[in-house]
Amino acid sequence: MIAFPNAKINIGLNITERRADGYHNLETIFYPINITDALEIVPANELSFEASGLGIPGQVEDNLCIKGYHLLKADFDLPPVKIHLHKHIPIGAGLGGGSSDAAFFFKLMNKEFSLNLSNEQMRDYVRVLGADCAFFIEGKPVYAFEKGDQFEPVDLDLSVYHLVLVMPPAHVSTAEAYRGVKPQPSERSLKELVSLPVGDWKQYIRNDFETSIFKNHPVIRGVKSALYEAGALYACMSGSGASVFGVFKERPDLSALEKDNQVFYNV
Ligand SMILES: C[C@@](CO)(OP(=O)(O)O)[C@H](O)COP(=O)(O)OP(=O)(O)OC[C@H]1O[C@@H](n2ccc(N)nc2=O)[C@H](O)[C@@H]1O
Ligand SMILES: Nc1ncnc2c1ncn2[C@@H]1O[C@H](COP(=O)(O)OP(=O)(O)O)[C@@H](O)[C@H]1O
Repeated sequence: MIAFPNAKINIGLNITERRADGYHNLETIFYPINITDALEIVPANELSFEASGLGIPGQVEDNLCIKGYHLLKADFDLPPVKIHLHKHIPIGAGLGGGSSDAAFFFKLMNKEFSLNLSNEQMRDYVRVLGADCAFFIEGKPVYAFEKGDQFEPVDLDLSVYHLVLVMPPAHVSTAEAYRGVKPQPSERSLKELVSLPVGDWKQYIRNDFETSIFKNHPVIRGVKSALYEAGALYACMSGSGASVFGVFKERPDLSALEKDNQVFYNV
């Protein structure tokens, strides 16, 4: 059985306070985009994992699909599976690729072995693997709050726009990103701001990670400026970076950016 785990972007991200457990409370809008991996599971005699496409850092045991298998195996009498992941979503990009693989792994296992898990149950499982994993179970646009793992639906449809995603040659770790931010309560909730016309977002919607990340990685700031110069209505770094997206009325000419960056059109 095969599935195509998709990426997300964050439209705005406010880090509002540091929590007693060392994590941070935040608010953001998760919006699904059409850049995908391919993930296949096949019942087998022993558990195995193989990957193709982009190289995934870390050991196989650390892959969120394998971690997901062990999590589920603790509660269900599961046979072994052969897992194949074709990696296409840029890594360390703020696109949640690994988190999406974990969520889609649960959805595949649920179907393949008729486990009858509800979406809520699958969300509870994958929350353990990463704060943004639970979003990918349904993958509909949401306002996310607390650790970024609690959601409310938002009515947001950007399909009339041309969304561009640019991955610069930079890598930002999530932990590095959080270390650089001084949490501050937001004046106006993103839930309210995102319902403004897209043309007004530039004035009101920010990503709190940008200040410190842009200081350490000026190439990312350069990409954001280039997207505005090319006519973006709104441009923002996604999550903890390094990718940056732009919302355009029409497909822009970004050939100058294509030389040094990976550019995805109409995501
Ligand atoms: C920044 C965001 C925003 O969407 O996404 P990405 O840019 O990674 O996609 C998320 O908060 C990332 O979520 P996720 O990647 O699942 O984070 P986790 O693996 O749970 O945590 C990695 C590390 O980030 C920090 N962390 C994460 C979430 C949070 N609310 N507060 C934190 O302080 C902690 O130091 C933690 O050890
Ligand atoms: N299936 C997976 N795909 C990608 N990365 C994974 C996966 N499982 C675990 N990881 C680990 O998670 C880290 C961050 O992955 P990713 O989710 O792509 O980035 P981001 O959090 O920036 O969106 C990687 O460096 C890798 O070590």
